[in-house]
Amino acid sequence: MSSNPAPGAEPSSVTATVVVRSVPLPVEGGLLSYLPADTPHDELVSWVRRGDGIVGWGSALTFESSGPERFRDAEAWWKSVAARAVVRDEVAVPGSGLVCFGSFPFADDSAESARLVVPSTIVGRREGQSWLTTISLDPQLPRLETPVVAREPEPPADVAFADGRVSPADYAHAVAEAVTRINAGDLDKVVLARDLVATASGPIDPRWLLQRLADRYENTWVFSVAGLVGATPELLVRRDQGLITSRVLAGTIRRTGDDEHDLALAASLARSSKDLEEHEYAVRSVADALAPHCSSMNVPESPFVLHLPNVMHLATDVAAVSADDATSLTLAASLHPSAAVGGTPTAAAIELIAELEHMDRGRYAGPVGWMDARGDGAWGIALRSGAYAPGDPSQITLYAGCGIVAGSDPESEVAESSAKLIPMRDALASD
Ligand SMILES: C=C(O[C@@H]1C=C(C(=O)O)C=C[C@H]1O)C(=O)O
Repeated sequence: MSSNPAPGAEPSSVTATVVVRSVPLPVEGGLLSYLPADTPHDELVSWVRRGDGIVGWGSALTFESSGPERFRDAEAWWKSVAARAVVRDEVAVPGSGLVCFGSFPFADDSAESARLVVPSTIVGRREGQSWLTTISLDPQLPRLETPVVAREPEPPADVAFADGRVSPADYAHAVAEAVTRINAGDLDKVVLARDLVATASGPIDPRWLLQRLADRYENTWVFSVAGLVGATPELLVRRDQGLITSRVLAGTIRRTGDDEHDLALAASLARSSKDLEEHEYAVRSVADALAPHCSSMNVPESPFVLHLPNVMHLATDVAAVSADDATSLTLAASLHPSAAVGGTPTAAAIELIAELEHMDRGRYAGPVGWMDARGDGAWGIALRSGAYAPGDPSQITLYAGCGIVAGSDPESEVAESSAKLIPMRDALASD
């Protein structure tokens, strides 16, 4: 276990007092258009869906933790920051006031750290109400500098794609081996992933990626935290004033671009016993993990089909009433890794991922999102995403994975993983 202030962070940051001020702000245009140009790529944060959400920049405080206790350490740090904060919040909605953004590695033994960031400026919007939050370590209430719409981002130049640590052929082999293990009765489901490296001839502006993802994938949460950027359709958990919700996805079919054919495919997905079985594992893992924290829970009996431009998923929205003071991060930690990104049973799946995947997933497939001082917040699963190479804004590694069950076919899973790479591949394009 380790738990350190981020390199470059004030050593005193664990005990620092932050001064926070939120005021109403008329926001014109999209939240993402306020992200300033020329800010280091890993200092822009975002959690945006259909125009609502929060974006931020600068860093008032940061925190890193790693190992099996990464969630607990992050939570303890955040509670100590929140307990000392001086907050003047004239807006008082979820997302105003003191907020941190976070992103956590998938695996307990990842070489990467969990990252919590408290930006120095946040612009937010929720159901027609918009605001500005300023956060500083200065004991004076921060001066309010009205943010302005920034210069438009330039597209990335000359992007080339290369196999990552797991090539499509390696991936097909790993899937075949996983099916053998499942048929031998070792486990029911395992999610295997592969990677693809995108390199441009100059820095890739995350604002370009975020804007394109938001324009095209309205059914997703468009995120950016410490150099991890993506548009996830899967909400691990949201806690919002006592209400807990989760959107579980598992079971996927590629879209063809022909609407009529896609509708027929959607109907076949909703009847596919392989996909329904895979989905059921994922829903059960979420419902079981949330149950101890909830007084009542609604789990629909059958999934709906979520339409995205590249794929369609079987989806279930779980809703529950919170019965204790577990924060959204505690809930996210208890749900991670759900069967949507790990497998069933969890321990056997995690072991098989380590054996067959041969890569550190980093923060791909880990929780990503935000939390306020009361513990309300939203955490997605970092899918349909890419991670900037440390210290190199011209390179991003993209990831995609698929749930493997007894009926899985290696070539179809390679194709499905390619379809899941499309949002980030397209976001990196210049046209
Ligand atoms: C693992 C990913 O997606 C997950 C796997 C799915 C599946 O196998 O059907 C569907 C949605 C996600 O829960 C990914 O996009 O990388």
